[in-house]
Amino acid sequence: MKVPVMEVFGPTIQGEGMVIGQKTMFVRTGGCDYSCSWCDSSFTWDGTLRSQLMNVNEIIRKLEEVGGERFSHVTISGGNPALHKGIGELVEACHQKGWKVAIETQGSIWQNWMMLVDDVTISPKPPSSNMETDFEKLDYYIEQLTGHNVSLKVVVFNDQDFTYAKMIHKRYPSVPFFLQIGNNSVETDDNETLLSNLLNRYEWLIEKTTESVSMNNARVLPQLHTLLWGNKRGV
Ligand SMILES: C[S@@+](CC[C@H](N)C(=O)[O-])C[C@H]1O[C@@H](n2cnc3c(N)ncnc32)[C@H](O)[C@@H]1O
Ligand SMILES: Nc1nc2[nH]cc(C(=O)O)c2c(=O)[nH]1
Ligand code: SF4
Ligand SMILES: [Mg+2]
Repeated sequence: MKVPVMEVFGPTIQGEGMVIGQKTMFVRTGGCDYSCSWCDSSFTWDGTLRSQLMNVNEIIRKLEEVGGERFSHVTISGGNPALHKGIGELVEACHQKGWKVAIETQGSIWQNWMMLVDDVTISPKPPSSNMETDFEKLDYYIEQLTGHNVSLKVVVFNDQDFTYAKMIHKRYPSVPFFLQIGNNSVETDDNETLLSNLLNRYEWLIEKTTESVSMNNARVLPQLHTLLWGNKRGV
């Protein structure tokens, strides 16, 4: 089964969430059922770039061509990789190679292959994205993945987003919970200004978290790759 692939890159480090710092390859799929106002990967769904339809063998070959033998972990992101049935075969093929697999999704579309994934990051979207969370779908996701290595990661831009994040954490108290600072300048190539803005926002989010009793068990992270390399693609 073919999958639309936008880019294959790495090895780099996972810059976000539950396995931050992990050396990994990335496979970025095309297409998303959302259109978040601040999406840092909007080229996956806004029609500006084309994806390439690839079968699993072609994706595995591409991973080996780009990453050589310098990796044992693959992160599948997008767009929403959960749009694609064929990812199941890809996860199995990675496992046959001895590689671990992580997935990044917003939790809006369920696929049974999700159960095979080693690290599942679900990132429901706060009000600033202009997207609406379907809690029936999200409840189902969390229920299915109970006992698996799953985490929740909410991107926060403002106070309203923080309130949303509290609500998510409260609804699923047993799921490891990450707060991530939002990057509101996804177009800029002025890395110095971006870095100082992001660090200020990180400090703001840390303060919000330390002041909040309901966030006693949360972890607060920046996008490490954005601090290091700004809005550069393929890192
Ligand atoms: C590009 S998305 C792709 C996977 C999936 N569609 C999702 O949203 O979870 C990967 C991660 O980047 C986060 N992200 C997207 N734009 C961002 C921004 N401007 N600032 C911070 N995080 C962002 C998303 O919330 C998600 O956790
Ligand atoms: N280094 C690095 N870490 C990431 N974590 C999540 C990413 C994504 O775009 O899904 C991403 C990415 O694009 N690069
Ligand atoms: S769900 Fe993810 S890929 Fe889709 S628009 Fe939102 S941040 Fe971008
Ligand atoms: Mg990204």
